[in-house]
Amino acid sequence: MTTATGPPSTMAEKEDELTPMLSQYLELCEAHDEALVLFQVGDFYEAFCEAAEVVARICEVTLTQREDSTGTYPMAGIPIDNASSYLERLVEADYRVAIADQVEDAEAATGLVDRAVTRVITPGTVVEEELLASGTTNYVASAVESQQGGFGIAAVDVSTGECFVTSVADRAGLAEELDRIAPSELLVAPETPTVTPADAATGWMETEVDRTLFDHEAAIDCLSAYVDPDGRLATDAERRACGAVLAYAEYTQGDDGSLDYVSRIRRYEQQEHLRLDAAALRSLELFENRGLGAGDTLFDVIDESASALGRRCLTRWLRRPLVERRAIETRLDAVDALVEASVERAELQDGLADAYDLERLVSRVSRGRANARDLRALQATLSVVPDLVETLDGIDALAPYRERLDPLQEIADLIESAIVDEPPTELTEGGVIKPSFDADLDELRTTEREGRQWVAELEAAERERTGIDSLSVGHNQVHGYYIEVTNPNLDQVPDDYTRRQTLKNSERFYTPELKERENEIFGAAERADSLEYELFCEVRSEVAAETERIQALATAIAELDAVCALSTVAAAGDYIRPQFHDGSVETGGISIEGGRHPVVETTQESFVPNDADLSQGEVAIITGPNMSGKSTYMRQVALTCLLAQIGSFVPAEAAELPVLDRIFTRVGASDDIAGGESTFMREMSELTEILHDATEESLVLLDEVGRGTSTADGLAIAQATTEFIHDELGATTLFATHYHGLTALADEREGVVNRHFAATREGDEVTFLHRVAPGASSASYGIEVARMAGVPETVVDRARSVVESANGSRAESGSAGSQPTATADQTPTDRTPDAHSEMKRDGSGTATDSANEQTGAVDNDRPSYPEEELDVGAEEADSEAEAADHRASYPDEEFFGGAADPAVDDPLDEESMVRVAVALRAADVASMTPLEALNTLDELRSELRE
Ligand SMILES: Nc1ncnc2c1ncn2[C@@H]1O[C@H](COP(=O)(O)OP(=O)(O)OP(=O)(O)O)[C@@H](O)[C@H]1O
Repeated sequence: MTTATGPPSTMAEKEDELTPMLSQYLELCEAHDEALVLFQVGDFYEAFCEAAEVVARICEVTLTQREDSTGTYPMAGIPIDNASSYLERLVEADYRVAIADQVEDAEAATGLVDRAVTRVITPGTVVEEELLASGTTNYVASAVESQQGGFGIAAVDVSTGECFVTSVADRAGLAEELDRIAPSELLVAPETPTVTPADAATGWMETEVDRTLFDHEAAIDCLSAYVDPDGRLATDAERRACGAVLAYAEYTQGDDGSLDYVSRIRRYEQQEHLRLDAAALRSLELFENRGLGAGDTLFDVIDESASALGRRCLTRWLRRPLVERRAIETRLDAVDALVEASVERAELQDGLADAYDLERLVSRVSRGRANARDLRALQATLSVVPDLVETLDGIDALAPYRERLDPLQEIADLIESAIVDEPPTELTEGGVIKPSFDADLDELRTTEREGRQWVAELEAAERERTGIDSLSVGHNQVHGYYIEVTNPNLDQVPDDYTRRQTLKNSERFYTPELKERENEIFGAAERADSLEYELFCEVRSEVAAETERIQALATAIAELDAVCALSTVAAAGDYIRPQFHDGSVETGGISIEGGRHPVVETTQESFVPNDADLSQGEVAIITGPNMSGKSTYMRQVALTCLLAQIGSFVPAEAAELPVLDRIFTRVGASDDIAGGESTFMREMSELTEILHDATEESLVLLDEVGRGTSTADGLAIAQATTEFIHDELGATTLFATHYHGLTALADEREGVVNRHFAATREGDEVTFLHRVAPGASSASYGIEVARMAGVPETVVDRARSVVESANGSRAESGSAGSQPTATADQTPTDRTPDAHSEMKRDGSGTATDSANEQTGAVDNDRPSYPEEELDVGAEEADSEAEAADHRASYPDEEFFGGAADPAVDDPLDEESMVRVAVALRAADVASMTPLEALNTLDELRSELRE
């Protein structure tokens, strides 16, 4: 198979015949066989053969040919000046790109120019500013299974030098942690675990690496350049994972040595933060909102940061809320103080807006990749620090931030004195270092300047000396300085003129003095340029020596910006400071007055605030019509807790909260965007995690759990889950459901309460009040919602008549809903087993089937029925013929409604009837949703009509 990576087979076959350049290309491809090699030829990066085809296709550049004595090879190139946009496309298409640069001056080279791979660009190790979104994190991660069980995980952000490790107990923990880290790239070798990202769309690219990267010895070797490998990293698996990511990061940077700016490796335990699994990250829409009406996320709402540093810090805080009460209160104190000090906050944000991304800047400085503009950006950032310090003076709660704002004065002064205000991007062509920074440089520049001055005055002097008025002095790249005399005046040329160049109408000369001056000028300029480069590198190294201090300052600025952002959100959004309980389980309920959903309230014209009052360990069963606000309410409770634990104010009138250890969410199948495996399977496996791991300090949100399977099974699972959470786990839980049968648990168990969302109906119009109230609801308004969603009127009408006939049957049977109801509507919860027998008493076997399909689909009380009554299929017609008989003996309109339909007069076609009967018998009614049941019904009816 031919691939775009590795040595191209057509070249490999004639290895010995290739031209020197192509054989160099082939060698580099062999050495970097996992990457697509881009090979510098002058101003272009070229790819050949299969790689050329890929580059042409993905970068949309022309595929050309290179011809030489050994053959013709496809070739495609991208301009170096403008490479980043093309590189971005290649990396996005999951290619690792090895950049083979010319590493010697092409003009100075004798023969073939030397080339070497200077970096490998991969999604998780990109450092090029143009390829990275501002203020984001970008990790490459790896995981290693430990011999004692469990896994060690490590990740590094090569663009900032952030590096951390942790350990998890099992595969679920591994998946959770990786989802939370959200790396762009995961390193895998045959022995390392592979994990499927919870969300393929935002998941990571897997990169297969050599297993030796994970060897114990190799890892220790690599790590010892960074830390004492026996010290901070607790387990061998952590060491191996960390060694692997760092070695990989070094390799991609083309550096031989370590990445000096990875100055610390942070180690944490999962429980040091409020744990959010992938399902919670996703369904609480913290960073991604790709559901229906996708739009804002919680991050969008709180991201009022002024700088990229602040933005990245907020991202980290939101991914890892705190669990230590004191730390939370310290942040809240800072936010609180800045909410009050609005003038100072505005001043701070003005200053912070001038801060560049110090984390990325310092990593470039340390790698020796920073240019003069980067140093100026660093200086500009340092120059705002004194102002920030001054503004913070007097705000006591901000003292810890102020103390960490190290102005790094000597670094700021150094850059200010050394680098010109607006330097060029090129470092080797002069114009970078300020005058009077270095005496030698000044002398060289003086010589150069005086020389040029002498030349500038030469023209006038020579005109006077020779009497040739048209004499001129000029310069060109090839011949240097010259004195030009037009042909008619050649006889006046003095003897000391030496001919340099003959043109059509003139001759060019030089004099010994001019030659001498020229050498002086160019010698001085050349030496000055290279001295400038040397001086620049010295300055850069001096700055690099302070990497850790700059990183510490970056963290302080980032956190200051983040608390400013949270205060701005609090002040603008009318948030309040949450209070925390003392932490004991007994007092640890959730009490929110007038709470709002931080995201939905920004998109809704008028948002109805709601209270939440849950004792610790209480389970609230939330019922209510579709679209009434159940999910929004549950999420707003979770988001309020989560915001509080990042140290933010919360959207409410008052909030007294516990410090949660974990938030679990499980959203029923069809609310979920997950692809791939069966959604019900996924629902159940996530449920398993909750049931294993939730504690008394956890908050659990269950949204229509169980609805991915048949009603009977679904309700049974929902009920058993609720009982288990309540009886065994004691986790505070909100459970939104359409299984009205579940509401009966409130009567059986203390600590299970019913809440509902009501709606009012006038004719066909349903108005949602979006207000939570005690007790259970009984109305689903499913049909009204179906109509609002555009389900065809025929289906809606038929659905309504089916419900009505079911309700009529119930009324006849004398049964009534036993649950407290919030609205007057007849509802599926009111159905009793009698409804089923009533239907049968209607006299039609087939009609019974039909009605029961409806009952089965919407009836939420079924598990409490005697077994035989649930098993409606048992009484279905036994054979196709029998089914046909049953069907034939009933008037069409009674069965399907629509008496005015002309089709009803047509005789029924026997074959269709048999097909319908067979289809009916095969239909898995119990697992259908109401809508699917209606659609099936509609299809069967069409079958008979055709
Ligand atoms: N408190 C509120 N104030 C104003 N509008 C709200 C409120 N709560 C929800 N809404 C609006 O109602 C819509 C439906 O809410 P939500 O999805 O929470 O309903 P639901 O009861 O969970 O529905 P379903 O049972 O169909 O999943 C939301 O998209 C939002 O626009």
